Amino acid sequence: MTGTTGEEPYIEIQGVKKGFRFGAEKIAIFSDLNLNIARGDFVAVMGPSGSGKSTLLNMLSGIDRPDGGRVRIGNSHLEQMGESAKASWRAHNLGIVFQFYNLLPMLNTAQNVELPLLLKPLSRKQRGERVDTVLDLVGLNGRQKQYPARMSGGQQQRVGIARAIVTDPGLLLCDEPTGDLDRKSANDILEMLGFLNRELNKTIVMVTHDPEAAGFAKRTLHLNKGEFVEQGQIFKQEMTRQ
Ligand SMILES: Nc1ncnc2c1ncn2[C@@H]1O[C@H](COP(=O)(O)OP(=O)(O)OP(=O)(O)O)[C@@H](O)[C@H]1O
Repeated sequence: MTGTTGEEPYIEIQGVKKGFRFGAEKIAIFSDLNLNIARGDFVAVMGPSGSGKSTLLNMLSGIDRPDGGRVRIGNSHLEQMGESAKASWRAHNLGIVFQFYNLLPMLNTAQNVELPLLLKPLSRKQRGERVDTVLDLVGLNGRQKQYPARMSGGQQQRVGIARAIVTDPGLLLCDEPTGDLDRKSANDILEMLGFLNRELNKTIVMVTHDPEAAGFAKRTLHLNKGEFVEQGQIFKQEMTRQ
């Protein structure tokens, strides 16, 4: 199993099976997927198109249910939970950062970031304070009233990150968070994810096609043919072949 030793892992994927049906045909993506991730880790997941990276993120967010096996995050067994329990779990534990930011164009920066807080029993003043705190954290203090259309891609992704962390979740899932950005803006965003990991102990799972982006993570996993291989492991395999 690809994983960590010592204390119980924060995320445990065990014996996961997942396939999709195309008419009469069933395509297996994973037949026995196993992975452990420690709390506070920053993991990059790479792999060819169609290898199942988005399917993995969807199972970690509880959007996709495995056909078999276990997906445990903290004390929550996602494969056993109903939809409303998963929605509540997501609202408390998870932030998602998307490739194309997924900001609502008719809302300004502060309103976009405030959205996840509307599910919480907080006063308007408390929500405003939290929004200001996270906007400060991502370097967008003073931009509260600006609309997404008037911001650069890098700034929009900062808003996306602020929205992902405003509920103070333990886990951040990032789906190609720099896929739409130039190198400089991408590196700024990756530095920020590194900061959230190091200083706020956020566990981060980031799907990326970009080896330079993966270089910001503590650990890189390659997903291929339904299995994970650790970056160091690939290096060892190449050395053995030479
Ligand atoms: N909802 C779905 N219904 C049917 N097939 C699906 C569904 N979601 C994913 N698939 C199939 O599962 C496989 C894995 O898809 P997935 O999107 O997870 O790959 P990926 O590694 O994220 O690819 P990419 O790098 O291109 O985004 C693909 O063959 C895809 O067509």
